Amino acid sequence: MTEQARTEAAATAGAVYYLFGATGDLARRKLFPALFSLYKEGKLGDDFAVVGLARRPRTDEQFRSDIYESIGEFCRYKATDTELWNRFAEHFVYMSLDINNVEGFRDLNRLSGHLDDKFGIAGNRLFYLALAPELFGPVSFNLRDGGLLESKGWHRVVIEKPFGYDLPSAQELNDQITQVFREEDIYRIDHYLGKEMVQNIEVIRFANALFEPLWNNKHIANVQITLSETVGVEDRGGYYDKSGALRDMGQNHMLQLLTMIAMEPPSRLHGEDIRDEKVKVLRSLRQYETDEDVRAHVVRGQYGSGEARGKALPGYREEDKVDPQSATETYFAARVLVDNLRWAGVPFYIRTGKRLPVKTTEVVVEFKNIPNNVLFGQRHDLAPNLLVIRVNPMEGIYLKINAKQPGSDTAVQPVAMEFCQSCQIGLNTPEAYERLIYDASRGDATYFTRWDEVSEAWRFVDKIAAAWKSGAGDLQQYPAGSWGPERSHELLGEDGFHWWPVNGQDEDNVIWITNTGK
Ligand SMILES: NC(=O)C1=CN([C@@H]2O[C@H](COP(=O)(O)OP(=O)(O)OC[C@H]3O[C@@H](n4cnc5c(N)ncnc54)[C@H](OP(=O)(O)O)[C@@H]3O)[C@@H](O)[C@H]2O)C=CC1
Ligand SMILES: O=C1O[C@H](COP(=O)(O)O)[C@@H](O)[C@H](O)[C@H]1O
Repeated sequence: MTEQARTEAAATAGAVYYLFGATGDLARRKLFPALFSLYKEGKLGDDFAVVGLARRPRTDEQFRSDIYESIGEFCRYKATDTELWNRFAEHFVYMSLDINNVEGFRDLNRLSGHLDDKFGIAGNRLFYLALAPELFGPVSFNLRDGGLLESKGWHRVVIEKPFGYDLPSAQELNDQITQVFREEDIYRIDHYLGKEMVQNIEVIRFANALFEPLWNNKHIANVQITLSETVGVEDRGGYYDKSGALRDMGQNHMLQLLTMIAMEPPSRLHGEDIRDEKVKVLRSLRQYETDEDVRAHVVRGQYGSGEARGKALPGYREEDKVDPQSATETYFAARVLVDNLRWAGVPFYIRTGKRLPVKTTEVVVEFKNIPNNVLFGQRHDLAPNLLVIRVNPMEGIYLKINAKQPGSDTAVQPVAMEFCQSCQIGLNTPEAYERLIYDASRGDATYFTRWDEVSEAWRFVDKIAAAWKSGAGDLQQYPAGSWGPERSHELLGEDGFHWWPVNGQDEDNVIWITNTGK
């Protein structure tokens, strides 16, 4: 273990981690691999235990074997070092438990005491709820009634999304959870906030004299946020058909990204100060109150059959567990307006969809052209400057500027200066879940969403959902493998803009100065 890791492990006071939903998909694909990576990097120390909890029977050995397989399939590190794996695995035990049965929680409490003694844990408890939302309330009550909150030490709960279906259901959920846990002990996950480049937005904005003074409506023409996915609904049709893109991605990841771009500088880089600034952005969002507003500013679509990379793809209504008449949107785009002094007049265009041509998360900040440019006038080869933040799958930023075309007297040449972070350090950056579990274990809630943020986001989204329900805004079909409904292009066209190509594609005339070797 390195000296730095040792110091970090000390800050992470050891705890018992209770993994509710331990036989589920999220645990297998994200949580076990995250715990292994943290352990391998020395960030968990050795004073911890993990109890896997679900109804299905499993022996400790079977549970550890599930974890081993999950690491083999999904972890950025492999468990090839047998000695390391054995040391890691001995921290894991499994207990079959039905969340609705308080007796099981009393047994769990007794087991916890043994684990404290065995691993030298001082009564700290981290409850991770990888469960369907309707179980969040019952599990909280039974944790309390089963005595699990009586140990000395801290008690934190990490809650998966979705946090409700709309504001009233989220409020009800929150009322239940806060009967048991204090707000400062509730860690609501939005895994986009754990992504390396999302956390980098603060640094790019506030640590660069080049950007900080320009970050306002005097210099920025518009901001574009794209979260595109190539996958369809896969095996989550049952959940997704009730949710749709607006609730699944819009209420949380997209609005959170927007707040990171739009917030005022916090007075300190402390969690509460940052969250205070983020919630002010959400409060400043122009609310789309009427059907006309929604029609004018929001687009919804659903994929029909299509083709990608030579493969025929089914339409959404043909997917497993999806209603063949479904009116659920798999795509949405919106013009979002932030009504404050900094952003008045600057549209934020956001779009997300399933079965789009590429998987990417990208933020494009388009700067205004220099007004009344006496030297260059209104030349069509003067492209606006762009700052592009690439969140995933590649991580990095690039800045597009204009320069003289080499060898020409008059021609102007766009040049993209790129820092590809993932090329520099390899694709082995920590996964979002690693960071977030680590932060929760250290008591740092900066990159988790506070209740006021969640409720404000629902307030904005609910109005759009209500208008759609009453029939406002056509549900436009788009072929799988395309960039979504035509109307999403018109949305920007109405303001004199267009979506910039993602991943720097289709820009043959640009000179790239990059560490990718492009
Ligand atoms: N999977 C993903 O990629 C993502 C998931 N999420 C969220 O994470 C949560 C979990 O998702 P996911 O893992 O996919 O869901 P799964 O359906 O795969 O797993 C659900 C888990 O809950 C357990 N469970 C269900 N009922 C009970 C009960 N009464 N008592 C005890 N355990 C119970 C199941 O175990 P058993 O049947 O053995 O009891 C299983 O382990 C959800 O809120 C989801 O929205 C969020 C983002 C991404
Ligand atoms: O929360 C969710 O996010 C995933 C996309 O996450 P990413 O990290 O792979 O970009 C999305 O597929 C899923 O529908 C949604 O629930």
